[in-house]
Amino acid sequence: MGCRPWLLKGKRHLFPPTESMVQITVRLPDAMKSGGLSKLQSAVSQVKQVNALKGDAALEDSPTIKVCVRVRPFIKEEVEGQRSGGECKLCVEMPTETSVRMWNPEEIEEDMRGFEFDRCYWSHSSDNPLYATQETLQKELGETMLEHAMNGFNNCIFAYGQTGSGKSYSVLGGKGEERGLLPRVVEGLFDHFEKLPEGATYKTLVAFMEIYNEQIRDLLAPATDSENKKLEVKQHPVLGTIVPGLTEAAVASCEEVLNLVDYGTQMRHVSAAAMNATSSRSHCIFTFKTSLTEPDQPSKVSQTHLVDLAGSERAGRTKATGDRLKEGAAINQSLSTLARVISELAKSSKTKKKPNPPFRESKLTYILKESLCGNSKTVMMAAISPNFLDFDETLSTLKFAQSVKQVQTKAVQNAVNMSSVEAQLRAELNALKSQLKMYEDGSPTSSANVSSEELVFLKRRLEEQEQFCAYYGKDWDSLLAEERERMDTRRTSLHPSKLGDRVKKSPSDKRQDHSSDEDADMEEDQESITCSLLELGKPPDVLPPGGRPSLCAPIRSSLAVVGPMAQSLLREGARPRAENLNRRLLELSQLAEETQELLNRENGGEMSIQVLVVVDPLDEETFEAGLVVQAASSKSLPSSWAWPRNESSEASETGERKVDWCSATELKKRLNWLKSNVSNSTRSAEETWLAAARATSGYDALEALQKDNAAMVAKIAELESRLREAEGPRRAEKEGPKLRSQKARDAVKAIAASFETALGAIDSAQLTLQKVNSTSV
Ligand SMILES: Nc1ncnc2c1ncn2[C@@H]1O[C@H](COP(=O)(O)OP(=O)(O)OP(=O)(O)O)[C@@H](O)[C@H]1O
Repeated sequence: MGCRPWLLKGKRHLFPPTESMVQITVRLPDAMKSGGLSKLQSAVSQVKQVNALKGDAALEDSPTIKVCVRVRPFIKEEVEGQRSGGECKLCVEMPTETSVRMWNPEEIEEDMRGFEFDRCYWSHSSDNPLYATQETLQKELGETMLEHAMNGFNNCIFAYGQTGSGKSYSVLGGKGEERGLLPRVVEGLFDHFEKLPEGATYKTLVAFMEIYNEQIRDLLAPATDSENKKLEVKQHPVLGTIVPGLTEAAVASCEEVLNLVDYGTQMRHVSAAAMNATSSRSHCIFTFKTSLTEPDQPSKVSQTHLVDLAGSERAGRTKATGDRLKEGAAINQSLSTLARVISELAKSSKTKKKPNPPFRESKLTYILKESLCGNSKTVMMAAISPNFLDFDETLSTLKFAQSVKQVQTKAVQNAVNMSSVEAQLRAELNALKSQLKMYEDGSPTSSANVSSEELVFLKRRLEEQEQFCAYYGKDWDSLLAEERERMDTRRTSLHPSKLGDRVKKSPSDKRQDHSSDEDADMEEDQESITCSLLELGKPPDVLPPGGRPSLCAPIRSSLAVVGPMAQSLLREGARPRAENLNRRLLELSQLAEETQELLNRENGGEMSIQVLVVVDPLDEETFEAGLVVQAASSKSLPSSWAWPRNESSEASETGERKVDWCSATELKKRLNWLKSNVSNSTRSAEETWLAAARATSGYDALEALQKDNAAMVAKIAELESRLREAEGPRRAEKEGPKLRSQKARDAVKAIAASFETALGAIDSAQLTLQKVNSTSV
């Protein structure tokens, strides 16, 4: 829980002033008389510390937010056409490491626009000598951030840019060499710790949160808790900006942090399926706090935020409706608050007037307040697309980045005496207690009209403060031990298939692995916990077409098909299948979401697609075969997921439960068709869905083939009868099959040509049909 108190806003009062070198004159005899040789030594050491810190501070570079720009390569979606209709034209270049130029290849007179930034990373093509890899970013940005953190400076890096521009790639990245700044910085942090001089100690806490629809979600809370926790940003008199209740995990190794990062990232994906959030729809903030104590020195403490912001594209382009529109509005609101905050700060740095930025208008800016204008060394990473179709977004990202360049921060070294922080927290607690007592006693000195809301508020503050004090009072080892226990709870609260490869067993797990029976029981227990979180619905009372007794669950309410019946799947042999199924379910739910969004784009949410899952636990072969999609024109789909009786049932006639079933493969085909056809459609969502079904099931092709065939048959019949007419009298006259008249010969040729055309048409129709049937995504 809570916030470790060493994350202070660089409070100078916690440390001697650094304005001038400190000199202490001690008259030796007096000092000796009071037995104070050690006092003298400690005073000298303090002077050294202060002077050393002053030296560090003097070395500090420019106080503005550093702005970097990174351009990514063309991506598969662009090259293959899903994102840009197959059009890829470069519209940016980086002639130097600090400049970027862009032009619009569509304009007749290409107008070159130039910008200067602190650093421009060319990651578009590796043949350029300025090519920047993930390693380049780590060396330049990551290492600098680590140096700052080790010296007690707060850091922040936030990645800004339109959806798909490469923010997450830069911050989180992929696997191996593609891993991004976050994992590399964490690795570097523990490398630094290993090199600390003897006697030095370090402590690290990490937090991971996302802001989705203006709600803060704790990504490190066990999966079961995270939805219920309502987190708020608050200003604390001692601790600065805090999010009470946010998990701050005590960690002692790089592996532990990376496990938490994996867990948090998985939580983000889980939420993606459950709440329609995808990575681009939420802001994600990873924070680590370090405290470094060398013998006889105050602790150097720091806080580092790595922020992957939600995509900044305009609503018009996304054509979002329904939930997506709401998400978009929340993103836009927080990003536009960010823009207003930046603009206000930039203005004030020019005019030197006191700024009044609207930090509190969004959770994002409130949390990042200190990073944007206070005690922090901050870097903005503007991610841009190289493609001309994104020209407008890129231009607006670069313009925004330019305004950020003017914003100043005031980073100071955080060197604190931990016991004095603890004392301050206690003092704050006591002040709150006596205030509450006064209110409750109705003391005449207290305000006579304290409202009940104020009392509730005060009690809550008191409670939080007590938690801070208790947390702070704990020794480091017990915090670490608690955290390891919590990791176990996390592991069991999330289905195994959601845990990344990196989420390895904790040392305590490894120990368990070596013992036998008892541990097997424990493993069994863990699995049943997993199962109990993933409840299944009732088996359907009517079987699916051609189906067997099955399990069936709506994917939206539960991401996995396991439950009392499916527990057997989780044992030994079937377990990989269960995991595989879960992975497929997640994919499927994303497909369903995307399809629903496309269908409803012009129809205000009239169509709802739900995924029901059918699994036959008794038959391994059909285990993965029964994924079905339910599409309904009414939002009032049955909340119980009883199998629909049949399509012409009375419910369907009343229009309340019009359902259409299709397999996962069919859904993929329909989605593909919708992607290229839906925007031209003036049909209702239901008609569009049916059109997609016809087009992708081969129905249209078959119908066309049948029509062609019928036309050919008619044509052939007509020609045959004309031939018979022309040939009849001559045959009779001359005997033999030879056709003498020109007319007859022409007629026969025409028939032969018609047959060829007919056969060609049949071949091509058959090919089309085959193609349609074999299309898979
Ligand atoms: N420097 C790069 N090198 C190679 N691939 C990249 C690079 N930057 C981005 N990509 C690829 O571009 C795609 C989009 O990147 P990414 O997901 O990071 O975008 P994003 O801005 O975070 O999008 P969103 O806002 O939707 O989360 C991904 O496939 C990613 O792997």
